[in-house]
Amino acid sequence: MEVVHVKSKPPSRALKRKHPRAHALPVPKRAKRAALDELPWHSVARPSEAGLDEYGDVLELEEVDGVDVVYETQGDNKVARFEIADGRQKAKSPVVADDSDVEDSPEQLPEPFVTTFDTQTLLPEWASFSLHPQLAATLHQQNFKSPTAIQARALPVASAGRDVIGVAETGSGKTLAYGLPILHHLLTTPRPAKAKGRRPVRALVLAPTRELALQVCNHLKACLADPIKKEDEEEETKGKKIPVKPPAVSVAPIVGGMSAQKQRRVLDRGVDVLVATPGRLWDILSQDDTLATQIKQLNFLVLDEADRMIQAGHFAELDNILKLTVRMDVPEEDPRDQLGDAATKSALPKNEHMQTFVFSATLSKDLQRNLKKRSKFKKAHKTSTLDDLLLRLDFRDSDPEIIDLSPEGGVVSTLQESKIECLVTDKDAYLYYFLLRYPGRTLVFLSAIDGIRRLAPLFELLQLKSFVLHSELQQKQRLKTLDRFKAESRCVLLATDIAARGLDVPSVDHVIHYQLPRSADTYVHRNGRTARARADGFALMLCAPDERRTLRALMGALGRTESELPELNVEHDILDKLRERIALARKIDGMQHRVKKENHERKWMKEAADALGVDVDSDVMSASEDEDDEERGAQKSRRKKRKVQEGALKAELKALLAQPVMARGVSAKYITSGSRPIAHDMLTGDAHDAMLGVKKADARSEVVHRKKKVKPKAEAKVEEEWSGVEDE
Ligand SMILES: Nc1ncnc2c1ncn2[C@@H]1O[C@H](COP(=O)(O)OP(=O)(O)OP(=O)(O)O)[C@@H](O)[C@H]1O
Repeated sequence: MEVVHVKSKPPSRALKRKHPRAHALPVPKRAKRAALDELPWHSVARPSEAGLDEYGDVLELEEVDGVDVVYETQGDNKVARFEIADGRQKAKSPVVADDSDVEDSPEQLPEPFVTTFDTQTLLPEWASFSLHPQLAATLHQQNFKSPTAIQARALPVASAGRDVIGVAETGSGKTLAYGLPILHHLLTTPRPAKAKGRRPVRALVLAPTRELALQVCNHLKACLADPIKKEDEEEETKGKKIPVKPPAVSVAPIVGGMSAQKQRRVLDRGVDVLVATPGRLWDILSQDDTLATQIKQLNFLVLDEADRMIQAGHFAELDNILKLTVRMDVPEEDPRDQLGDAATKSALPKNEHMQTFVFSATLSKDLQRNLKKRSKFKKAHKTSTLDDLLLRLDFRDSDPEIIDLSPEGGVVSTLQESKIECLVTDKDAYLYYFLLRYPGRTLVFLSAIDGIRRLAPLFELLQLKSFVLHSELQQKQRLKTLDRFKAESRCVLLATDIAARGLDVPSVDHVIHYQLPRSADTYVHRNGRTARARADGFALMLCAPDERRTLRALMGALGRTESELPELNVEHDILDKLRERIALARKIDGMQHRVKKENHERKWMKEAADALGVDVDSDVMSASEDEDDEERGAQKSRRKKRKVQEGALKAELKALLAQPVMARGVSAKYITSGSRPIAHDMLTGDAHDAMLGVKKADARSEVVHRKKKVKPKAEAKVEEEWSGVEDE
């Protein structure tokens, strides 16, 4: 793991709190330097996974009010230098152009990295779209030989200035379907004049989750990068190494969980394309009237995964942001009133030229039709459903183009779906079986964080490489987890539905629904993490008897029947052997959990007692100094016994894990005989590493289409209660 060294302060509440006079007092220069030197500086190492922004700044570095951060490269390290801000002068990154207050003349664009490119010869299938050479060159560099279907349909319409509602399967390249026309326009049109010394934001992309926003941001940045130079390459200027020049169009994320001050500083430098989650954007907008004014003058507004945005609990923020983009009068509840600046309410020229793009893999046909009916706008003003929200969009186009390429039944053609019907208590065993049988990069969706917390230690004991992703993790941890998952070709990610939308992890081999999703849309989006960009993928549902009704409803909502879902073939004798391992792992986990809980309770009790200055009863406070020797001795020996037991169980599990599981009829001694001779497979390399007697296989080829049973009429009534896999 590459490590970036930065100078930083230890976290301190006192330092982070804004001093009311931080900017007001003139501080002599020498005193400033002395004050800085006296701060308790120390070096910290941070993983580079979360990335540096386009100026080479560390994205999430916590900042202190009144202290500016200036970045320098020293050898292989990036070092952050801190300077006390004097209130008059803004901190400037060494590579950022001067932000002088030129108000009236349109700004010249910085030169793009690529100004000529032979698209006709090198990318003939993109030639008809006449993209800016910078974009064509980076498409070529990324080996995107031809546009995907949604790109081919959306590009000409969007480039002609029309509004677009795009619906296409997961992983079909929707980001570039709206991204390329926006970037092309920005690369070919002069920037409008600066307002209040700041470059105007020209495009706003709203996304429901932080990870998706960051991903979209990176995807767009990749199209603006220098296709020849490596990302981290630096140039030598006046003996000082500085990062390469910034791209012609700047793209920046505004998302929660990262330093808001840093994001405000990026906005101050000027951003062309903002990719934001509604919550953080609205936080910033509420204090930044210049930005609010800019949002009203946007060239492009994009809602990516619009249908998810209201589910994410940001309805109010999204609604307020959208209100800033409408031309129509919104007499009641004008969000600008909350911004409290008369300037923002002043009569700006109505923005007639904004293009609106709405993209998702799941927008119902009804909704698409309704989106066109602008007359409903006012009626829908007070309710809060997705339909109403989208109907509040002020399409400048009287007839937005609807491009619906969503597949029949919500299934991507390269995806193989399947199910296993099993008891709830057996799900762990089936999951473990699948992970061993079909190694690869697997994403397991669970409906609650508790389930993830239960499975993760179990998998650790079973020596499965696994990571977890859920909303209670810090943002840095979430990004780190995703990077690790991307880096490992054989691993498991246990995740809640925060990972269901938009995440583009290349080559996810399998998606497993440990619990069934709550809606058909979530099913489609979860599945969409595999089978992306025309690659093959596999999805498996673990369906318990009490989930059958949900399954039926789910399939019904997709216009399909449950019987269309094939079952995954399972070697039951191997499964039985794996149950043994699971039982052992659960036992060890239970013991470890009990010890941890006891220790935690004891510690808590001691701390609480110390804080109150009281003594705790010896039978409550085991192992305390107050206990008599006899009791303490008994406690000690009980703990020792438990440790020995745990050690023995661990050794037993370790021995089991060291052996491959053997299918029935396999003899490890006589590998050329028995009902399953394995010698041939071993010689050809087809033998499974962890399961003796079965061949390596792709899960896609192991599904079984069962014929629908025709039940006699009299039995049909009792069909409702299904009693598990044993009865099948
Ligand atoms: N023309 C292309 N040729 C090949 N790959 C492409 C092309 N366009 C985009 N991709 C790649 O396809 C993958 C999926 O793209 P993207 O994330 O935009 O899909 P999406 O339709 O937005 O998916 P979702 O609905 O899940 O959000 C990305 O890795 C992207 O780099």
